[in-house]
Amino acid sequence: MTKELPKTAKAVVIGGGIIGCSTAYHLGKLGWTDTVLLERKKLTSGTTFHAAGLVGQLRTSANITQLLGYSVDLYKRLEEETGLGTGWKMNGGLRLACNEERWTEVRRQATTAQSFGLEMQLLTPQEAFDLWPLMTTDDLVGAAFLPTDGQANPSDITQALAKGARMSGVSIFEDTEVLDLEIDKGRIRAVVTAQGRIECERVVVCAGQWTRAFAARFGVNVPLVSVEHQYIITESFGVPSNLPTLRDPDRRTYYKEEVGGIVMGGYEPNPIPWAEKGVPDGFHYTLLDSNFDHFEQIMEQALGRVPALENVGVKQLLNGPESFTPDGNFILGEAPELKNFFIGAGFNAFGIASAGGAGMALAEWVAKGEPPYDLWPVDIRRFGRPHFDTDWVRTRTLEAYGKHYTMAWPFEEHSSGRPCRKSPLYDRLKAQGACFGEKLGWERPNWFADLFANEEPKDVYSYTRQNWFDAVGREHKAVREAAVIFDQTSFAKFVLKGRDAEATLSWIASNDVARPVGSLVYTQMLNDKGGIECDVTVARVAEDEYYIVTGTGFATHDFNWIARNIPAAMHAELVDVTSAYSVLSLMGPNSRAVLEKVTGSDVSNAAFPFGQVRTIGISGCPVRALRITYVGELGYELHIPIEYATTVYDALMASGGEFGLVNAGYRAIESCRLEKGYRAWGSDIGPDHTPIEAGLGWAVKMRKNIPFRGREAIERQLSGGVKKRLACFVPEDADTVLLGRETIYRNGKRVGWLSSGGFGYTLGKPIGYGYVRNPDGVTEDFILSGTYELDVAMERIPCKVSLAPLYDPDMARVKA
Ligand SMILES: NCCCC(=O)O
Repeated sequence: MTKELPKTAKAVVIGGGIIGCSTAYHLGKLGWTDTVLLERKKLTSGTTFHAAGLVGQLRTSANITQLLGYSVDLYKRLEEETGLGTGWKMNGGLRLACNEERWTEVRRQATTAQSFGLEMQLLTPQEAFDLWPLMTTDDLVGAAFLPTDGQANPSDITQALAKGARMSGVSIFEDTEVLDLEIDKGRIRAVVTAQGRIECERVVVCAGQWTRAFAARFGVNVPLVSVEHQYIITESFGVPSNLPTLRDPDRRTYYKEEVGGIVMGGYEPNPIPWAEKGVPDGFHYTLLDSNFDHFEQIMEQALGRVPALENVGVKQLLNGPESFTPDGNFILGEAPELKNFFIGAGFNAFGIASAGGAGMALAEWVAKGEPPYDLWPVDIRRFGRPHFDTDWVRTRTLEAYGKHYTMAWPFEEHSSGRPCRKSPLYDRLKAQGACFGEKLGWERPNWFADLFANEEPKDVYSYTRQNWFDAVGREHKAVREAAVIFDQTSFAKFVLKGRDAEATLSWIASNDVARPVGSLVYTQMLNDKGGIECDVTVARVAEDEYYIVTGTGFATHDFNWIARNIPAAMHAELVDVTSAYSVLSLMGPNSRAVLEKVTGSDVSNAAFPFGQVRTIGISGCPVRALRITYVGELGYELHIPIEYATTVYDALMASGGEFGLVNAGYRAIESCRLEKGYRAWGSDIGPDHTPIEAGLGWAVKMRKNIPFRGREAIERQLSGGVKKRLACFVPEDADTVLLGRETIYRNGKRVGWLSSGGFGYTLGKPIGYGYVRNPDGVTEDFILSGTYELDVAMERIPCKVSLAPLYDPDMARVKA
C-alpha cells in the first residue's frame, strides 16, 4: 500500500541523496521524528550514485576536520545499526609528494593533523610503496598516511542512512517532486508537491546541483554550478581490498580499490562546465557521454604512476556532473535571505567524506537554531554580492576545481573573475605599484612594489618568506614611524536607525554602546554561549542612529546576525551602506599632522580624542572620521561618500609628502595587528570563543547592569573560569615562518594550535596566536608558567609566551 503524504511535518528535507538522507537520519536521532524527506525520483539518483566514495578527513579548519572525523565514526557503526551494508572500510589514505615544495606542504599538513588530533604518519618512498605496491616511486620525495581515512559505497551508505532515518520514525517519499513553497510574510507555511501539500515551517534543501535554481525561486542565493567529473573503473586484476586510497596531487589524480580493480579519477586544469542553462528535465540515474579526449591528460599522468593500468581492461569511463563552489567548500546553514530555509549543497569533491558530519551539523542547525560549533568555512553566509551572478560563480568555480590538487600556497589568491569590485582609487593605486588581493569580489591592495626599483607587483608563492617580504617591511616601518594610507573601502558598513536604535544595539552588543553622540565603541556581539558572532566598530552618529563597520568578508554574516537579533517590538532598521562610502585609513604617528594640513576642523587630541567620531571637511567633502586603529598607532579611518574618494585621496597625498605619507596594504596591516595583539574574527575569535577566552573581557560591559545577549554565559565563565585562553607566541628563531595551525606544546604536552601567524617587523620576530587548552582550567598563571614550543612542519621550535600586547601595551601611541 502506498503511504500517504502527511498533511503536516516539523521539517521537510528536499533531496534524497547522501546529504539529504544524512540530515533526515540526524533529525530523527534528535527526536524530530515528524520529519519528511521528499525525493523527486529515487534515492541517490541525482549525483550520489556516481560519486567515487573516498573518505579523507584532513582539512585546514579544525572544526571541518572534526566534522569529517564524525563521518568516519558514523560510517563505522552504520552497518551494525541498520543491518545494511555500506561498503565502509578503514583502509587508510596515502598522499604523495613528488617535489620539495609539496613535501613541505605535506609536512605542514602533518603538523595540522597533529594539531587537530588526527593521526598522520610521514613515510619514506619505500614505506609508501610497501602500502601501495602498484605504484612507481622514482619521483617520490615522501608520502603521508592517514590510517583512519577510508572509503565507502555511496549508494549503499545512503540507503543505510535512509533506513536509519526510517527506524527513527522519519518518513521518506520517493517519486515526489516539490513544485513550490508557500511563503507568507517571509515565513514558510507549506511545501507543495504533485501528491499534496505538507504544512511545515522548516525546509532543508539538499538537492545537489538542482539547489541553486530551486532556492533562487525564493530569493535565496546558493553559489554552486555543475562541472563534469570523470573517472575510470577497471576490470578486476587482483587488487587487494585493503589497498589504501591514494591521492597523487602532483599528478592531479586519486585512486581507490573496487572489486579487485581500481577506480581512478582526477581534477584537470581545464574542467568542462555543464548545464549552463540549467539541469535538463528527466536527468536522473543519468551520466554524460564519456569524454576520452579530455580524460587523456589524467590517464597519461596515471599511467606514469600505475603502469599496470596500461594492460588492464577499463570497464567504464564514467562522466558524472557534480556541483562545485567558488571556494571549493560546501554550503551549509540557514539562508540569510529566508528564515527557516536551510541549505546543504555544493559538496565539490567531498560529498561522501562530508555527508555524515554535514548531516549531523545541519540537523542540529535546524533543530536548535545554531550549528554544533563554528562552521564558518562552509557557512552559507560567507558569500556576498558577486555570488549572485552565475557566470561569475562559474568562472571562479572552474578555477577552484582546477586547483583541487594543486599546491595550496600560503597567501594564494584567486586569479579568475577579476577585477570585479573596485574602489574608486583602484586605478591610482595600481599605477603606483599595488599588488591586489581579492575578498568577496573586492580588489584590495596587499602590498606596493617599488616601481622605481623595478619591483614587480606580483606574488611569487613559496613556503619560505615570499617575494613581498621586504616591501611589506617598508610599509610597516612607515606605519610605525611616519604615516600611511590604507584603502579599506571594502569594509562592510551598516546603519542602524530608529527610535529604539540604542536599546536594540545595547541588547545585541556586549560592550556599552549607550554613549553620547560622537562616541565610537569596539564591541563583540555574542551568541547564547557567549561565543563571538561579530566583532565590529560602532559609531553613534545621532541619537537614533549608529554606523557599524565590520570586515569585508563578514558583510552577509554580520548583517544577518544583527538584523535577526533586533527584538520584534523594537523600532530599529538595519541598512547596508557598504557601497556608499570609501574608507581611507590614515595611520601612523604623523597622521594628525597630515590631516591638519587638509582640514579646517580641529583634529587635536583634545577636540578629537581616541574612541570618537567626528564629521570633518576635506576639499569640500564631509568626511566621517573615526578615531580608531587596527595597527596600533595614532590614526583615523576616513569614511568618505564615494564620489569624493579620489578628491580626498589626492588632497592627502599632496599634503602628506613632507610627513613621509605613503600607500600601504593589507599585509602591513596584518603584521602590525599581530604586534599589537588585535584579534581577527574567523581565526583568533569566532562563535566558539568568548571574549573572556580571547582576552577581550575589557570590552564587555559586566560592570554595568545592562542585559545583553550572551551575558549569562560570560557571568558563568567569570565565576567558574575558562578551559582555554588566547596567548601570543614568539619563536626564538627569527627565520621561522608561521602561517597558523602550528601545534602548541606546553611543557612537552600538546595544548592547542596557532589560530594565526605572521611576522612583526618592529619586533623582528615571527608572531603567532593560539588558544592554550586544558580540561582542568586555564589561568594566566597556568599560561605564563609553562615552557613552550611550536611544531612547524614537524619540527619543534622553542618560543616565548605573552598575554600582554608585544607593542605599545599601555596604548600611549594609539591615544597620543
Ligand atoms: N570525489 C573524489 C574525491 C577525491 C578526493 O577525496 O581527493
